[in-house]
Amino acid sequence: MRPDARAWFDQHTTAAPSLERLDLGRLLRAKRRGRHRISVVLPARDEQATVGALVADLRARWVLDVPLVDELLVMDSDSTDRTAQVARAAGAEVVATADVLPAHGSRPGKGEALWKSLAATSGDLVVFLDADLLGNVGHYVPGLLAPLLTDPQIDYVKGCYTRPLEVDGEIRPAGGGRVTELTARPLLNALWPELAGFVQPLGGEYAGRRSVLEQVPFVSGYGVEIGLLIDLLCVTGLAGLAQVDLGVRRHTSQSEQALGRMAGQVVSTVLSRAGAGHAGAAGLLTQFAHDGAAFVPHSTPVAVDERPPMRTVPEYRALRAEGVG
Ligand SMILES: O=c1ccn([C@@H]2O[C@H](COP(=O)(O)OP(=O)(O)O)[C@@H](O)[C@H]2O)c(=O)[nH]1
Ligand SMILES: O=C(O)[C@@H](COP(=O)(O)O)O[C@H]1O[C@H](CO)[C@@H](O)[C@H](O)[C@H]1O
Repeated sequence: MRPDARAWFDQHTTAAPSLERLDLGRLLRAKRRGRHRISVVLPARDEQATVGALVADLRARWVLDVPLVDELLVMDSDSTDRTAQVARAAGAEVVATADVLPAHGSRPGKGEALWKSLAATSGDLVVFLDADLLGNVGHYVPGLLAPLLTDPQIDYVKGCYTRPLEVDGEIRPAGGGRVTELTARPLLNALWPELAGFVQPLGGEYAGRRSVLEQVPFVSGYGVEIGLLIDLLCVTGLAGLAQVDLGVRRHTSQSEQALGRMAGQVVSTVLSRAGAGHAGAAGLLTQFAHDGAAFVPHSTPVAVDERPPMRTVPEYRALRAEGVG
């Protein structure tokens, strides 16, 4: 690792305390002292199986029992199942991505849901969690918030964790984060070696100050995490970035074919940030299935589609001026 990346890793990586060891008083005092309002956002597409328990646990712990979180929002990202109903019944505010900033239309993708969540929330600190998390994740929210509440120099915090992988019903202790290990990490080490200290650059659990999140574009699909990391590096420098060890992260995984398409979006995003987008590139990823007799090609768009920094959106500025968004 390059010396600057190693120094960052050593100085900007902390471990989230367990719930038993958490100094809640310190966090709540820091929240009051900083007059912070805290929003938690869960982007969710077809997560009816997991979103209810996750929302119920987050709400019980961090809204009702301990007033750390002021706003708990599920962004319903074109779900075709009962995600919205399940999340609402569990106590979350639920907003359909398509209903936010309607004049700007609606695009598919996780990044679109995250971008629109900035206009649907009002916290000066925003925490993002995937809606397919499994297991005990109660410590994630205070763990991600602690650096933002206690260190004014830190503007953006990524969670890091080990990532078990379920294969044919068997849970292996490692192996998750396949796009991270096979695509994002090699690309970042090659093109942005100063970011090599991030253990989980694609992880879906992170938190940031609205003041920086509204300054950067949001890639509309799965390129959103790597796009935010690269773009926020330019805004805050390594000194403004941190990572928190959250222990273990389990989630519902996708197929290799689906992750191949995700990797295609990550590669397109990295190339766009490296100024290497080839004019001739069709922006398509062609994969192959075999029908028993022959290979069958199937192409999917992976070109970068992104939204501009939210602070450039007039409706957003009006919402913020009214103290609404
Ligand atoms: O178009 C999309 C795709 C994904 N997601 C959400 O983004 C998170 C991460 O997506 P996914 O689980 O598909 O990625 P993985 O974690 O498997 O890499 C989950 O909460 C999804 O419901 C979303 O809101 N809109
Ligand atoms: O980290 C990864 O390699 C991918 C896939 O993880 P798995 O191989 O399914 O455990 O998961 C992440 O990547 C997505 C794209 O950035 C994020 O949106 C997801 O939140 C994150 O889980």
